[in-house]
Amino acid sequence: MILQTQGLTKTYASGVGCVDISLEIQEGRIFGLLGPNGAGKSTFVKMVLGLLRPDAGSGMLLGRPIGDPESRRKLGYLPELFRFQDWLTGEEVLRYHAGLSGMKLSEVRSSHMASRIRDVLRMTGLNNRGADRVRHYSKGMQQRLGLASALLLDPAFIILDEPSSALDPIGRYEVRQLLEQLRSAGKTVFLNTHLLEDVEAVCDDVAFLHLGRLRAIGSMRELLHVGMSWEITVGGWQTELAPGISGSLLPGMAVEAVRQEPDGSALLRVSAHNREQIGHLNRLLMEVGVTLYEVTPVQDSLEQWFLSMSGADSREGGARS
Ligand SMILES: Nc1ncnc2c1ncn2[C@@H]1O[C@H](COP(=O)(O)OP(=O)(O)OP(=O)(O)O)[C@@H](O)[C@H]1O
Repeated sequence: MILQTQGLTKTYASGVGCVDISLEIQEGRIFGLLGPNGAGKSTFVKMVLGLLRPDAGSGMLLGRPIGDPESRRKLGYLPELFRFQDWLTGEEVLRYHAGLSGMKLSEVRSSHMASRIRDVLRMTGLNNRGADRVRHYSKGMQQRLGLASALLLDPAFIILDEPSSALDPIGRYEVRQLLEQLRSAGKTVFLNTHLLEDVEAVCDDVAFLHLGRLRAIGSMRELLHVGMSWEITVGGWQTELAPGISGSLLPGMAVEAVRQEPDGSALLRVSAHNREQIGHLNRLLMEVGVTLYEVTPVQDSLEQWFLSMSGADSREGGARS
C-alpha cells in the first residue's frame, strides 16, 4: 500500500477543511481526487505531505507515518501554484531542486544528475529548452518544468496538483501519455485535477470529496458502471419477440428496445452482470432469427457523475468547477 489514511480531519477557524477521510491508494495505480472548489482536496493533500498537521486521524505514506520527513524522500510533488526563480534556466532550476532534496553538492553537479535532468526535460517535452531562462518560458512550459521537477529524483509516488491546467490539448495528451508510462514503470500517481477528461482517460481509481467529506471511492469502472450495460444493434427484429426473449434471460439481465427502424433493424439496451451474458443473449436472438450487427459498451459520463455527486445538476448556474 502506497498511502493509507485513517479519519484524517482538519478544521480551520473559518470552518471545515476535511472530515474523517479514510482511503487507500494501491501501488502502480493512477488515483484521481475529484470534488468541487472548496471540497477539501488541497487540505487533504497538504496533510498527506506533512505541510498541515491534522486535528485528528493518522496515515501511512510509503511505509512511514505521514509527516515523517523520511516518507517524503520517495515522493514527487507538483504543487498547483508554484513559482520558480525565473532568472535561472530550466536546468538550473532542476539542479537547485536536486540540492534542496538534501543531495551532496558533488552529486548535484555529477554527470549522472546532468543526464537525469536531460531525461526529465525530454520526458516533459522541454528537451531543447533546458538552457533557456524560465522567464522566457510560456505558462505551459513552466508547468512542464514543474512536472520535470516532481519526476527528477525518480520517485515511487508522484502527487500532481493540476498538472495540465496551463497546457494546450497536445500538451494535455502528452501528459496523459507520460502518466501512463509512469504507471507502466510501476509508479503510483495521485492526480488532483478539475479536468475530467484527463481523469476519465487515465485514472484507475477515483475518490470524490464534497464539503470536506469523502462521498465516493472506487475504481473508475465501478463508478461509471463500465461493463454493466451495452447497446446492441440487431436485424430482423419484431416487437412481438420481446416478451419471449425477456422471459429467457439469465438472472440480472434486462433488454429494452430503444428504437426500431422500418427495415427491421433495432437498437436494444441491455443490462447484464458480465460479457458472458451478452453471449447468452446472442444465442437467444439467433434462435428466433434475429442477427446481431454491433455491440457497444455504454458507460456513464464522468461529468454527469461529477455533477450529480456535487448536487449541481439541479442547481441553477451549473457546476462550480
Ligand atoms: N489556510 C486556510 N485557512 C482557512 N480556511 C482554509 C484554508 N485553506 C482552505 N480553507 C478552507 O477549507 C475548505 C477546503 O479548501 P481546500 O483548498 O482544501 O479545497 P479544494 O477542494 O482544494 O478547492 P479548489 O478545488 O478550489 O482548489 C474551503 O472552505 C476553504 O475556504
